[in-house]
Amino acid sequence: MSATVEAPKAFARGADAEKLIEVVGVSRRFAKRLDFAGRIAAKLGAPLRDEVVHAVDKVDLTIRKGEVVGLVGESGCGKSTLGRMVAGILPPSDGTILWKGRDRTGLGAKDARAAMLQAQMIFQDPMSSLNPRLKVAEIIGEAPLYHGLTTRAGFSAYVDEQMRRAGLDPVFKARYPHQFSGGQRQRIGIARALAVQPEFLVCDESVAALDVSIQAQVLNLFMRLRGELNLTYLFISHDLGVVEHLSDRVVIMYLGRVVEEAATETVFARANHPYTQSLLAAVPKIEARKKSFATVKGEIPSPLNPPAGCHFHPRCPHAFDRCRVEVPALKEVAPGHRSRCHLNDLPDHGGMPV
Ligand SMILES: Nc1ncnc2c1ncn2[C@@H]1O[C@H](COP(=O)(O)OP(=O)(O)OP(=O)(O)O)[C@@H](O)[C@H]1O
Repeated sequence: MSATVEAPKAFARGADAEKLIEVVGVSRRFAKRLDFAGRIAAKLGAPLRDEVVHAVDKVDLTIRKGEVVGLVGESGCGKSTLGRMVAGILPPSDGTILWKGRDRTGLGAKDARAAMLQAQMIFQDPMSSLNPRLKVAEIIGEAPLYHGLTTRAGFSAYVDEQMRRAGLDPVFKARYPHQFSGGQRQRIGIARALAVQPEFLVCDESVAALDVSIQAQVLNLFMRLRGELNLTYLFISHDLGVVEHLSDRVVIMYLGRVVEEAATETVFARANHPYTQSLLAAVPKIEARKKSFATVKGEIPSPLNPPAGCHFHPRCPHAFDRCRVEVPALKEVAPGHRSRCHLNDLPDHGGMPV
């Protein structure tokens, strides 16, 4: 990322901070999406094969209050699916997601609504998530009005405050989304999310569609809001430069599983997992770390039929027999640094394959 992105505020409380989200053994499976030919065949009465996409597979993850966690991995590895489950908009197939120690599925209606508002998601394409028929004031103000966070009398001032906070001039609140630029539309999405007073934002490739200079402005906004509102973020991105700059901790996913997790500086200086090493080795300079995943050798296997054992073994330069049959556990290789690799069990390995 360019130098125009300000240094983020450090995550001061670290491991002592309150656990906001605990993801425990969470999996999500989908029935396979039918392609065009498949849909025609189904319409003509062809029997459907029972194919299952293993989008997220037994993930454990804790996010603490005030933290920025970067979630990284190649396309299709399950980042968005995990993000949607953590935000509470997609139920897991198995496992539990605790919000401040409580399972959201077991909450009464009032508590469930509060928990739903406290976690908001900001998507890549603001145009597709903003209703084109509503004015910006309605887009931003409807949910807080409905949930009693503002009143009819206070509506206009409440909307103005959200717009200002997101860097928008309230003078434009009677306009429609198509009358704004891409960056401004993303700010409308941010204002809408903030208007329900969340504690936690899941940003799913939230700056990927913007020009680089606009990206920097929106990233700076996220970091300013973090300080002002004590927000916690799960930041999903293909851009390793952005992730390195913004995150306190980085989680790497491969084919539905978390393969490595550590403080950001540890991941970038001492990556343990061969997959993380491949992601980083291909792009040694931070400026060059943009959209670089295509450089990891080999094809990503299909999540319809993931390889046995370690999912990464067909592409791993260090794979040995055990990797082909046994799923490695996600183990602590240093304090706060977890990795899912059989190499760590080898004597004298030291966690860094050569
Ligand atoms: N609603 C759905 N129905 C069927 N399959 C799905 C659905 N949502 C996601 N998938 C599949 O689950 C897998 C994980 O998808 P997901 O979007 O979570 O990955 P991702 O890492 O976010 O990818 P990208 O970076 O391309 O957005 C993919 O194979 C995807 O096709």
